[in-house]
Amino acid sequence: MDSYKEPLKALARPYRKAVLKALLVLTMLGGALFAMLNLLTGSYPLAIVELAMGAYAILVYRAVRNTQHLERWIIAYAIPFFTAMMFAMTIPRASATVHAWVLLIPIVSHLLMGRRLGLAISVFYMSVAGIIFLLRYHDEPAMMQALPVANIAVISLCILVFSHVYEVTREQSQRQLLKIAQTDTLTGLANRARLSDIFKREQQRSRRYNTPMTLLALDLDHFKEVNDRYGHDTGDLALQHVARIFRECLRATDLAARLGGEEFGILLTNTNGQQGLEVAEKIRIAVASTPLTVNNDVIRLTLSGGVAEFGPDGETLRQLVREADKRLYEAKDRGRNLIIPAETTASLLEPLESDTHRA
Ligand SMILES: Nc1nc2c(ncn2[C@@H]2O[C@H](COP(=O)(O)OP(=O)(O)OP(=O)(O)O)[C@@H](O)[C@H]2O)c(=O)[nH]1
Repeated sequence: MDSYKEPLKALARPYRKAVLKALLVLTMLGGALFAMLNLLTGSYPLAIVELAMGAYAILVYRAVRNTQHLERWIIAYAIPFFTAMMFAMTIPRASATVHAWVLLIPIVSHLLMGRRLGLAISVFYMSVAGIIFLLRYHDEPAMMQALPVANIAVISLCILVFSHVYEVTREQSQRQLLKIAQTDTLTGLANRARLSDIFKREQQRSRRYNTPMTLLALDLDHFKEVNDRYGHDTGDLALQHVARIFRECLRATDLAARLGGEEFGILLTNTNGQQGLEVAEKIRIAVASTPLTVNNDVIRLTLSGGVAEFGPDGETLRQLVREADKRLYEAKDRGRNLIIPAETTASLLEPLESDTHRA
């Protein structure tokens, strides 16, 4: 589970909103100015389009202040904005300098829509602008001289490439920073922040498709003794050792996180309480049967855990962690090296077994 798509989107939102707001204010001011100039020169269709874009900018400005759908509003504004630009270029009375606005397209598109959509929208509208330019000026030798045309084309291409490279590297460095911020440095597992992000996404999926999901809370037993007896560095190695075991026991769609100290949370998607118990048991047995060897010392580790099931045990991460923790503490009370299942599973198991699972 290494997708950072949603958190990256969330991180980009404030600056995209700021860029959109700046563009909207400039459209209001520019729209009023150009509409006045075009009214004075008798370019009524263009003046009407500019006034309409100005009015639409006011409406969008009000809408985006508290919107949950910024990306939709960006598209809803950018497409008419660029289309109005193309329309201005087709008007015979419009000055040739109106084509200079094309240079704005790659910058605005990339800042507002990111590298993929930004590039696609830029290439589309810049190509349309190029075709309009050729159709309009192909029989005007003064406009068709090789050098000025090459100048315009190369400048446009440079701005497109710079905007794209900037956006690609910005996204890469943001992804890297996000990864650092959401990874536990000692074990390389996810941290609480990452678990919380992934949980939000999976919570929606589980609700929409009615699929099960399970959270395991696992905690090493008597870990203080490991630290006291072998030293803190060896304690660290032990944490890395169990993190490796988690990775070996889990599927790519599961997420193991270090919640702090020697406690871990594991999110199992598409997994019900019964299956969650089986995974927890697999981990418990693997940890108990794979001792860590450090400088000829063979260190035997065990862990205890609790299982909580999305739905019966709650629908938020906080509720699931609380329920799984309760069962984890029960496992500690009952002697450790033990997993306490979710209640739904426990009631199913009762007729079969008199006690919870222990090797
Ligand atoms: N080496 C190392 N130790 C840590 C780290 N974080 C927490 N600990 C230690 O983990 C130990 C946790 O001790 P306790 O909370 O008493 O738990 P325990 O000894 O495992 O006992 P039970 O959980 O009841 O089985 C403490 O000694 C902490 O110092 C870490 O990052 N590295």
